[in-house]
Amino acid sequence: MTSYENFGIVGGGAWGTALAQLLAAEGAPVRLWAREAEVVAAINAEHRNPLFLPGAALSPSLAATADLAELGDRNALLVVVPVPYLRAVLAELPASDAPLIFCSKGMEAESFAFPIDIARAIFPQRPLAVLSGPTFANEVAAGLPTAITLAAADPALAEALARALARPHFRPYVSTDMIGAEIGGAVKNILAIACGIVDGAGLGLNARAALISRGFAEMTRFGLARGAEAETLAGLAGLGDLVLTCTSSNSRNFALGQGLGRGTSAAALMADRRTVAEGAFSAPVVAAAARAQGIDMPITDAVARLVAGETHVADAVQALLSRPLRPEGR
Ligand SMILES: NC(=O)c1ccc[n+]([C@@H]2O[C@H](COP(=O)([O-])OP(=O)(O)OC[C@H]3O[C@@H](n4cnc5c(N)ncnc54)[C@H](O)[C@@H]3O)[C@@H](O)[C@H]2O)c1
Ligand SMILES: O=P(O)(O)OC[C@H](O)CO
Repeated sequence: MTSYENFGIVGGGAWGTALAQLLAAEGAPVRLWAREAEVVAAINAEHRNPLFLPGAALSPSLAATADLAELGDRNALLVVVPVPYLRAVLAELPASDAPLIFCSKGMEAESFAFPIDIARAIFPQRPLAVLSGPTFANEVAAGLPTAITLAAADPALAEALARALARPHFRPYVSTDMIGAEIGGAVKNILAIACGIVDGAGLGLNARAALISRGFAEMTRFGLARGAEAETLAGLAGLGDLVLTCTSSNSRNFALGQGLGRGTSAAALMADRRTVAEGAFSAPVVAAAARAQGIDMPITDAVARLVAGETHVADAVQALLSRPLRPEGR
């Protein structure tokens, strides 16, 4: 069975850097591609990434490069590029048959594609996997205990990759349900914005619990309609990540929602930011995909409209509360 030791990381944001540090912490050589020259320079010279993961001390065995071609000799690649930019970066990857493990959480505009769909279109033969779960980058970089879903259609690949990525404090659970893992991550980002809005607007903890619960119902409806397994959605990549990001302002999506809830416009909150809140990109995409399939996702729809500046918090809440009463199971 193949063993994967020689990882490359595509993307030098907070999560790419944290995963690189996870693998390099004991001195293993790890190579990371970053788009920003200042990130490459700071990782190589100071063993830090002040732009995206300030405060984390990185291993000297982690080397950064600005040249994607330098990842051509890696025997597995963790791809950690926000979904809106993913297709363009994948098109520049050097030729290789190394597995691609997708760690981004979102859905592409217009194509309605998840990372795995984008990759299949570009690399029909390459082995693919998804890594997703409740994982704040700063905690993983600090070596705090974390569990995550690692999904690949081929169970042998999932197990080999899980063995290669596991550390005493980092525990991957294997699955064959890639679409379930992708949908969990994409939809929880949107629901984290909703919970941030509830917090910022001072609507209380009952409202937050209702949103988590009814949001999970939306995630499940959308997921099951697209072939996800209920077990995955109720696991780390779905409910687990939903609970994490709906209850902490350490989540960029939750923090964006808090700003909206306090009355700041989405445009002002998004202006000049270097970090991503993927839910802001994904909300209109998931809302449109759900509408096209006739799937009811009122919370997702409300977040999409709030992010687009098409409605106000009070009106969105009123609209949600005045929906017809219905059985809980629907
Ligand atoms: N931060 C976390 O704790 C965490 C955890 C799990 C998953 N994720 C997911 O990982 C993905 C990456 O998030 P992050 O937190 O590492 O990012 P980040 O917010 O820390 O950094 C932004 C990233 O976007 C990249 N970027 C910006 N413009 C770009 C462009 N035009 N082309 C290519 N890349 C561009 C930057 O280079 C940088 O890597 C997202 O999908 C996110 O949802 C994040
Ligand atoms: O900061 P957020 O909201 O992008 O969340 C980060 C991770 O997805 C948490 O699992």
